[in-house]
Amino acid sequence: MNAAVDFKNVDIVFGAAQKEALELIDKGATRAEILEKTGAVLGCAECNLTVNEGDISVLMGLSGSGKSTLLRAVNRLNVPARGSVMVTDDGRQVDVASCDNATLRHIRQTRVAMVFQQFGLLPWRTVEENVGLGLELSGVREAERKERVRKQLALVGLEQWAKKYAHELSGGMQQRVGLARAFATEAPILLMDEPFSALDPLIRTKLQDELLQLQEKLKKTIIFVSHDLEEALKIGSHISIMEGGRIVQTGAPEDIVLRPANDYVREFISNVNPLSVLTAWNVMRDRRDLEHAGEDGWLWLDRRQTTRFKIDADGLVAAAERNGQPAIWLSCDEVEALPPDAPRVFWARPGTSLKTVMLAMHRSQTSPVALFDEQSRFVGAIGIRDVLSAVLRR
Ligand SMILES: Nc1ncnc2c1ncn2[C@@H]1O[C@H](COP(=O)(O)OP(=O)(O)OP(=O)(O)O)[C@@H](O)[C@H]1O
Repeated sequence: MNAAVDFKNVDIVFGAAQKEALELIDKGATRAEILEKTGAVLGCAECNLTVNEGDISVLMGLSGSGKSTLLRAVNRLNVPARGSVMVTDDGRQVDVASCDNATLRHIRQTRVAMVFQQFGLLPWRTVEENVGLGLELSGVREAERKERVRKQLALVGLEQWAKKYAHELSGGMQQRVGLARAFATEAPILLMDEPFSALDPLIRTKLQDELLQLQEKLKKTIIFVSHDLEEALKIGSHISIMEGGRIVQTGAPEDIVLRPANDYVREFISNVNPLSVLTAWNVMRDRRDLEHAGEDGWLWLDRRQTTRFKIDADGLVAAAERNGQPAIWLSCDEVEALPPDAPRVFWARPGTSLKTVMLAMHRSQTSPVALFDEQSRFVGAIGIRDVLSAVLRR
């Protein structure tokens, strides 16, 4: 995987006493201590984060935790006091923190586009003129500009609104214009600073869905700031949790939910429904950890020893038993398919949602659920206790 943006030991300090503040950062001082001793405000400290191409990397944390400060270092709207922010530009790495102005201009015009919370549309320009603004500033000719603007407006479903002014559009539509404007630059890296937080919840959910759909097609690298963990878990391929200017944990959504690094993160996830992120893979017991049930490749799927599978040499299931009776095994997706009295054991794929697994357990009198890989080989099992541990986080 190639890194699109690589933050290396980034410190950002607001105020004159940079040197003193950096010395205090090295001693592990908090923002409050640095402010008290130097009068400088710690924006962010010791931030390390690699954002791979095609990732949606979410910076998450309470207000003032330093999310926007770090984000804005990618196009040097904030200048790091120390450290580097490497941005990949046609295969070569540029340190935005220290590059010359011509290189910075090139990066801003062709590599990195930004979408703001308050849309940032110019009221005296029409929708199409707003979308074309970045192109105009970088000297793209009118004919090409028009074509690119038309294409991007179509992508966000706003072709009919090209000649309207911002105030004639709803908040959600204005933010779509903001997205189209960023897309129109064709920059591969998008910085999004709480782009949906000014919108009401329904529109917000809709735009999150639209962004994910667009991302399927466009495969940008997105760094997204949010203070909403539900939003972060939904759209992030990785999430970095920030506290007091420092990144305290980076991980995939399920890592954050299953293995919070400290109490601050635990507090954040305490109100999150784990069913919205966890999959069968996250909660299963590996087949190597299952107990043998006699000879001939039989394995118990559950600790209570109600259900066992006979696994053949290729890793495929050859026979199944439930409570001593021969059973059939079928996919969780077919949970409605048979009358409830047939003895059966359900199986799931690694990416099957935990909710689907639970439904299958419920339908089969809490029988364990097996996990099969794409070649239908048996890889592990999920018992009721695994589900409870994950949901209760114990
Ligand atoms: N231009 C600036 N000058 C001085 N201090 C600043 C500046 N920008 C940010 N700060 C300070 O840096 C700290 C981090 O702010 P930042 O905006 O990055 O937080 P945030 O996590 O994005 O918060 P929010 O969700 O409220 O936007 C805050 O204490 C803020 O007051």
